[in-house]
Amino acid sequence: MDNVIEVNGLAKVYGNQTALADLDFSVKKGETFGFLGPSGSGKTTTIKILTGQLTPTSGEVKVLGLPFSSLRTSEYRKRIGVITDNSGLYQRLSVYENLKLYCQLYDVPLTRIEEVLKTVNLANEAKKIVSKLSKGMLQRVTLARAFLHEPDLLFLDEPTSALDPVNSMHIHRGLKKLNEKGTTIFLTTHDMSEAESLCDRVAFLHKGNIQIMDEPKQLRRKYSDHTLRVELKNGKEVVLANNSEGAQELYKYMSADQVISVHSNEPTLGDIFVEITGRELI
Ligand SMILES: Nc1ncnc2c1ncn2[C@@H]1O[C@H](COP(=O)(O)OP(=O)(O)OP(=O)(O)O)[C@@H](O)[C@H]1O
Repeated sequence: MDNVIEVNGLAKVYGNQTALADLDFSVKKGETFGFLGPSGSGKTTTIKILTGQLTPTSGEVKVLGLPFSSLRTSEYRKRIGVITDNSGLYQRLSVYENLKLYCQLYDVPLTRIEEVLKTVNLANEAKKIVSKLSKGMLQRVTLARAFLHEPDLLFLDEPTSALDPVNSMHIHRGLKKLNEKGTTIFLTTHDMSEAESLCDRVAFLHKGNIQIMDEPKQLRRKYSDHTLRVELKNGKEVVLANNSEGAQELYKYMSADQVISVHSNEPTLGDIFVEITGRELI
């Protein structure tokens, strides 16, 4: 499969502060790739480099087959979508007027506006002036704008950080739909459940380096302690080895009709991150 993003030996130093030390990774076409790390680990710096907003100190990047020197062209900008804190919306215009301007810029039919507003749960807010929107609504308009032109590659920096669970769900559904239609997604987050539900692969960034990179399912298996948690009817919980000995014990509990539920004791992505880096994801 083609790589949409290729990064080799990428470093970024601000003065005497090393934000990125030596990054190597690639993102495949059609993937949703999660770039995870605590505050200050270099997530935004990476997105800014990959979108041509910031020049790397050293290393090579190639995005959609283009070298860094071509990432400031309008040809590249038209093929990507970028969502960061900085909304770039016209404050005095309505939601609809903002999206209309964007449609005209990107040659998108106006009929698409209604469709994307539904996706982000803003169908009834089209006439609202942007300066009057709440932070969460603003975030959803920014997302709607990025959905409009169905870019080849979408960069999202903490896409649901200001959203309540219902609106996060709308955004997740929208992102999944967009991804099914062929958009590759590069997502930064420190919300591990978001990463688990959306990402095909995740990379853990810590101190400017990638510590580990894999599919969430593989990571959970790899870091599992291979035990099962069994909830019993007497209110107790027992932990059994996930092997033939554990199976015999489980059989005893089940034969005595003692078992309420059995769960595999897999760690969450957050647990794994803490284990690898010794640091909480905040
Ligand atoms: N313009 C800048 N000048 C100096 N240092 C900077 C600059 N921008 C970022 N840094 C530093 O680089 C490091 C990485 O910052 P970056 O914003 O990429 O992290 P992040 O993972 O996106 O954090 P957050 O989750 O808080 O947004 C931090 O130590 C930060 O202080």
